[in-house]
Amino acid sequence: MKALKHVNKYFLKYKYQLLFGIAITIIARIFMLVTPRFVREIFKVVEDYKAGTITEVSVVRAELLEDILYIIGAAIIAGLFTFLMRQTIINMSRHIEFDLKNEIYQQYQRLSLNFYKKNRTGDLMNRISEDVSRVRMYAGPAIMYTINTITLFIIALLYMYSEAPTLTLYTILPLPFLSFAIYKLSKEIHKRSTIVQVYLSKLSTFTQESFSGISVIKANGIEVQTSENFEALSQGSKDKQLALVRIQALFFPMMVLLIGLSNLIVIYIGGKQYIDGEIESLGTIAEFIIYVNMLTWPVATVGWVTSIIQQAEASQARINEFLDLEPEIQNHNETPSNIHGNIEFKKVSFTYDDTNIEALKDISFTINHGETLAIIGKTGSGKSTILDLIGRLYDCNSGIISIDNTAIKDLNLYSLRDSIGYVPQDAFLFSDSIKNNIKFGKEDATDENVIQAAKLAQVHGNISKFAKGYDTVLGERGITLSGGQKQRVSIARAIIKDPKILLFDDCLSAVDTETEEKILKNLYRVAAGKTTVIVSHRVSSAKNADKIIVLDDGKILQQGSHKTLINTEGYYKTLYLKQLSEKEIS
Ligand SMILES: Nc1ncnc2c1ncn2[C@@H]1O[C@H](COP(=O)(O)OP(=O)(O)OP(=O)(O)O)[C@@H](O)[C@H]1O
Repeated sequence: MKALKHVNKYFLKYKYQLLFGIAITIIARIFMLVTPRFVREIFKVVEDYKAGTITEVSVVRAELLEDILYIIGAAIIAGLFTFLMRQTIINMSRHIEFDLKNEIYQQYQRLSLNFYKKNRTGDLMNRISEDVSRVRMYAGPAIMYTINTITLFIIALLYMYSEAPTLTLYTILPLPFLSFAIYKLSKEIHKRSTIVQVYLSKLSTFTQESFSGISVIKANGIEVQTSENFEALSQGSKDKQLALVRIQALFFPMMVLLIGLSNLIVIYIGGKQYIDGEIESLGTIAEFIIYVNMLTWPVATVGWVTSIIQQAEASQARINEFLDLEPEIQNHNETPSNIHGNIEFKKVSFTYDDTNIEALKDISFTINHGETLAIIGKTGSGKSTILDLIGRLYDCNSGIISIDNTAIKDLNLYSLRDSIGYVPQDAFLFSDSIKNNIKFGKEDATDENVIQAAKLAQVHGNISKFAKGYDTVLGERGITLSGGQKQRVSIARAIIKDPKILLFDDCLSAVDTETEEKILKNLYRVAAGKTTVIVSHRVSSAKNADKIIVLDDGKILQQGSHKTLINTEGYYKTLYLKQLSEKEIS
């Protein structure tokens, strides 16, 4: 129960609902448990009439009617309060589920990029959905059934003991066995249903992948093989489902068996005691039989509740594992920072801790406010890493990165990120309208701003051709943009933010050189007064920059302007000549 302590703060938050729930549970059980007493009274009246203690039929009738009315009244009140009990406690558990999900989501948002690399998306989703659902089962049904069982048991035992102490002991004898058996069964059911879940998620992953990759499957003519693989997985899933059904089918017969056993004991022992005169009326046996039936289900739930609590404990432990994490990238400055955009790297080195790859080695350069820096280099040379470090997606291991002469670690993290317009290598667009995708970085942008940004990114022409224009929905249910269109929408998203620093990570790779030239021309116009870093494989994207650095294996190989670099023997000149000849050929 150590991990589940985390949920206590929510019980405290909803304490009034919880206390009210407990109170009405007790009231509901008191009313439910008085009904067997009236049944006994009914038996007694009939016995008295037969024995001649009561002679008038009308008296019998009146007594019977009174008892029946009491039974109906008590049942109605018990039903009403049981309804209220569920409403209160299950409602509370839904609120707790909502709060816990939000708490986890907010924590996910706080955590740094490294966290997402170390954990699989499926795992993150499971903890916020499956695990939270299990914890809800503890905060709702488990709590409700526990209160229910405890009150029911105490009140019933008091009623029963005051009536026939020995019979009471015999009656409750099989109940612990019932509880233990249900506990074992629930554990097995849970084990098997977890396996079923694993198979179901395997099946859905397989199906989803084969639909997403349908063009690859068709192009390679492997439909039959894919179907066979699906069938094999499906067969496995069916077998596991059947194993689950087999064990689930045992649940109710076992309950019926144990209830029957308890009833037999009551009838046998009660009957003997009645014959021996230890019990005054047959009504007591009837009363006890009803108690047994009323107690069996709550006692059975003890086993079930134990297994729910165990599962919730394991789930909450998994959730706490993430909740207890501190983001690697911390904001050390609460006051907003005013950023102009003079960037300096001083002997910066950086190693990715998961792969141990030293992506940057002793990098030094400066970019003044309003200047453009182009970074050129082979794939894997560390270009994107430089951009990630400017945006503090990672902190460098050694050296200093400063903006406006302040180490970026000492700047307000949110001001820093707010002053950056970043276009990633793989443009990611949400399943939303094109307009909202562009406005993503600036919620209050007007339609004119959106169109202006799209024009600068050379994508307005494409968007206007869509029937719904800027309201065209992207993603699975909407249209799919080409790679180049996606990149340009992503550029528009960065431009609309009007940031102090613009970072373009090889974001023109999927557009033809003619469009690239137009976009670059616009970018230089937009970038006036802003600090811009352009990462590219093409000399055409870099040639107009104020400074160019050539990276190789995390180190700066060459540095200078286009003019200097094409007149110096080295990587840049070779690349320039190569790309020049390619252009001439095309
Ligand atoms: N998230 C990461 N985790 C671990 N290693 C990484 C990560 N990202 C990049 N690397 C490694 O760091 C090195 C530099 O990568 P980086 O992405 O900065 O290169 P790049 O020059 O931008 O490459 P490309 O031109 O292909 O985009 C590579 O060896 C790469 O494998």
